[in-house]
Amino acid sequence: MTSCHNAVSLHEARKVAIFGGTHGNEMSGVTLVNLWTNNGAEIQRTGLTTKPFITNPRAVEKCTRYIDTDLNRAFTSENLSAPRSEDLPYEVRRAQEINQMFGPKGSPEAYDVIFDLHNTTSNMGCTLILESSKDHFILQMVNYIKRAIAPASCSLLLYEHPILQYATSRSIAKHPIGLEVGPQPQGVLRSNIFESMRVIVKHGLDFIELFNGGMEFPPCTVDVYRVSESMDYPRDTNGNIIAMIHPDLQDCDWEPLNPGDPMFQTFDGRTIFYEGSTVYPTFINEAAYYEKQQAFVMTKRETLVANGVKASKI
Ligand SMILES: CC(=O)N[C@@H](CC(=O)O)C(=O)O
Ligand SMILES: [Zn+2]
Repeated sequence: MTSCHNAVSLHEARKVAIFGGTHGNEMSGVTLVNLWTNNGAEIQRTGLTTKPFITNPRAVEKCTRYIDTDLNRAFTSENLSAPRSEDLPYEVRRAQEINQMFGPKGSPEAYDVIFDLHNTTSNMGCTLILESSKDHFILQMVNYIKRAIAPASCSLLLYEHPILQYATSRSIAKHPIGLEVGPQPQGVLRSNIFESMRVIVKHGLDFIELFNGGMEFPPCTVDVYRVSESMDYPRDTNGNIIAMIHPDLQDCDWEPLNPGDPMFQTFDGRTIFYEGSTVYPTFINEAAYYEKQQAFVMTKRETLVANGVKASKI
């Protein structure tokens, strides 16, 4: 990486993958990847190869999130370096295979960009998930996408946290990016959600094409929601859930939750109020997170500065 005028020179992004079915019951990504596998014209761009790929075919076949363990938590260095064995959980073996094909994670041979397509049951709208506040290529890409889809909007979720961050499928790429679009029930396709996801991927690919073609992207700022904490459901002493998301909070992803605001409603009708400083909850009442003891994720707003970028020709 060398600095020149206003823009940092970065390597061209020639190897691109689009992952669907990392969770087998999130139907927009599964359907788009299958569509693009049959006919890739829509995702072809000059100067790059884009590979659509179903990451968890057994989970897709069963229309379930996973078979043995969550694939989107499986790309840890421990798992990826474990001796190959039939005794390992299916998703750990699959993570090793995917790492061979699109990584190895952290190596120069790794894919440049991986778009990982997800759906949520939460009312998050279009969300782009970033893994690093220092990935200026991705910051520029999300800035480009936001401008391209206006007046439609899309939120930026920065999942950069020492404890809460997890080892995603896309994390094997040099520049990982998650797309999370909702609300859509598990196992269901909704045309509006499908179309928004499709449009975002297309703009993401356009950005890479322009970047590789030599366009310089000037410095900019991007407003993100940074993950700060996870909130569990209220439970009894046996660990059973005793309350639901309060109706005033349900579907209010990205809206401020202030001290004293209603947060949960117990089965006997009591309201539990939020205490603490203002946060912006998201993934509110996500179906897949009951098993993770997570009622919603708390975020804080932050403005990031993105360096100008351009492709280096060497
Ligand atoms: C609902 C869902 O699956 N969300 C994704 C978010 C991500 O891709 O980071 C996950 O928990 O893996
Ligand atoms: Zn998912």
